[in-house]
Amino acid sequence: MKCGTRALINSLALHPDVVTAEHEVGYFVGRNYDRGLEWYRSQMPTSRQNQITIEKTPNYFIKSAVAAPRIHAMNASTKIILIVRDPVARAVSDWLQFCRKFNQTHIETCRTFEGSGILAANGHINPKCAQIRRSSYALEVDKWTTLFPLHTQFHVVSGEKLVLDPVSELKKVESFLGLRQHITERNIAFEGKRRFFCMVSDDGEKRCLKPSSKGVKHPDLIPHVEATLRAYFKQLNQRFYRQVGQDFGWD
Ligand SMILES: Nc1ncnc2c1ncn2[C@@H]1O[C@H](COP(=O)(O)OS(=O)(=O)O)[C@@H](OP(=O)(O)O)[C@H]1O
Repeated sequence: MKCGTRALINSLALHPDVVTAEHEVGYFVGRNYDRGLEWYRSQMPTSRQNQITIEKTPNYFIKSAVAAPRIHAMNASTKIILIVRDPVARAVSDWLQFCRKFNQTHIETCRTFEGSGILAANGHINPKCAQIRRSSYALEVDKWTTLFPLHTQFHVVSGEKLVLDPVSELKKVESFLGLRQHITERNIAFEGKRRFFCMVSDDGEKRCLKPSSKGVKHPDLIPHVEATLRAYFKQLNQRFYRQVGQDFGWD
């Protein structure tokens, strides 16, 4: 969640051999699971035989203990893509979304994480807080890779690289999915001052993500809050790099 999932799935949808579900289906972790596989199938777009169907539900990752075995039981050859980002930036993004949702737009409240539950009264990080748990990638990833082997069925995308060099990151995903290479620079447009790319379909239609919710400017964190967060995630990050065999350089 908040690592670029929408940009990633919308970019992959530019590939002619990919179809994507419009919304976050949430089937494997929600009440709809009881409605069975036919319900899940009914949420998917129509696809041709040579097309891959992709859905994104960020919640699956944080609910791995339930989601991973259920997905595996549905189809053990499913391919899983995880997109990650500096956990501190991710937590801030997550908290800003929460602030927006509940109209707590007062920037100082967001900046200090006041009311977020991220910092306990003693100034320490609260590991149970949703924004922290969702950034603790190391605690979840093994639940996936034991069922979906790394490299062949589990691929990790760098959210930072997707923003800076989308085509290279997308080409890696194409290879992982066994797709012919199709997405090129012509499918990506960097817009004016915005740091984020827009997607351009093969017939030239441009689509950018809504700047009010994707790619919003983050407030500068209060230095001691940022230092506390960085210190907290350091070990988890190192462990995650070892688990997936990739150093994301967040520390
Ligand atoms: N092309 C493009 N346009 C806009 N935004 C982009 C893009 N690529 C990546 N990002 C980053 O995506 C972040 C939002 O992540 P998600 O789409 O995963 O959010 S969500 O979980 O679906 O709510 C969003 O986070 P914030 O910067 O915190 O708003 C962006 O950093």
